[in-house]
Amino acid sequence: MTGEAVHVRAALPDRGVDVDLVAPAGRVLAVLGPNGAGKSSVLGLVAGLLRPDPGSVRIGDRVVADARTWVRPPDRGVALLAQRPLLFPHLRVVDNVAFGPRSAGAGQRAAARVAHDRLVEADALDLADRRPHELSGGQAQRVALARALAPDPRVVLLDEPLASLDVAAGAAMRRLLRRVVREAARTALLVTHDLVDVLALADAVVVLDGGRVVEQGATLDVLTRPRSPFTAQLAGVNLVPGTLREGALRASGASAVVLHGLVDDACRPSAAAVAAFSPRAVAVHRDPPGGSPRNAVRVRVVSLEHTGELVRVRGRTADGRVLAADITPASVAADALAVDDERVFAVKAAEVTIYPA
Ligand SMILES: Nc1ncnc2c1ncn2[C@@H]1O[C@H](COP(=O)(O)OP(=O)(O)OP(=O)(O)O)[C@@H](O)[C@H]1O
Repeated sequence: MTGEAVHVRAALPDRGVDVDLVAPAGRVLAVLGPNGAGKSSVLGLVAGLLRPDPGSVRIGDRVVADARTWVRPPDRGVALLAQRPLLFPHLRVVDNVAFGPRSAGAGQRAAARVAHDRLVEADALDLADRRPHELSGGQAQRVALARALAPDPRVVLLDEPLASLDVAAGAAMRRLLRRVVREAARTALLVTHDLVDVLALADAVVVLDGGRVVEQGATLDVLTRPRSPFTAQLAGVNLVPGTLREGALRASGASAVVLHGLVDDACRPSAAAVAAFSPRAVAVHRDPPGGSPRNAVRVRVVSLEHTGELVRVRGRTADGRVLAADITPASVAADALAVDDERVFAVKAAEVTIYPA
């Protein structure tokens, strides 16, 4: 079945959740955000585990929940793939997969045919006669995927489906999801904390924080121009919110931080804006550097962490903002850099992008 758009415009007052979001038809929407942001609650609203109060949930043209309507979970055409594969332990793999179509009224032969096709799709046909306890974590998750897809759902909910898998099984599962969800144009909502999942699987992202939508858009747009601290951290960039004045960003808060950079045409004077720059663009100095147009921000070093070939230096500004610089181990050693040292983070204006908040 081709996917259908999902609209969730709903509040859950006892959870502090109030969201308005759309999963586009036939696309994968990554649902991101810190712990407690409301990601599982959104899946629960779509699955029919939670009732909007008030609000509505629509799948395609059909309202499945609002003040007057309540479509029961099994009648919504929504499948859930959870972090841990939920399989019936006493049934063989093939019967686990055939269970959904059978419950929906399919005859034995028709259900067996669907189970066969879905197992082929999920690279799991060789596991058909096993019982769940005879499967590895990755195999069980492939079977759970086949089972989730067996009733030909209109919407697939993926709740951290790779979180409990090891690296190799996770990579195989990610490839499989890419093929059977993304390339097959099924509508899916994917909760994940992993940037690789977002990049590999998601066409669009919605970022939640404190039960509210703080960002929503195409994956590339949101990750290259993050507006919330959470997304900036996920995308690995420094983000400084503030106001555009005289062609530069004045940071919000008590600090006197002013950042010069490449200002997007869409920015309006005196309007809220953000400045973003990569930790790799930041140099660490004892004193403000002169010369080329550089931004200089005084910080106190709060941590040093080895990340791949570089050392990530985190520095806190006077008003408590934490910025990151990635520098070579040699520079750390040459400077005898240590936690609690006072330094200047310098970044060339050409490395800073300023765009509307
Ligand atoms: N069963 C529940 N009853 C009441 N409140 C809940 C329940 N589950 C979660 N909450 C609250 O609802 C809010 C949203 O939680 P939710 O589980 O949707 O967040 P999440 O983004 O999925 O978090 P995580 O990444 O930790 O799974 C939080 O304030 C949480 O404490």
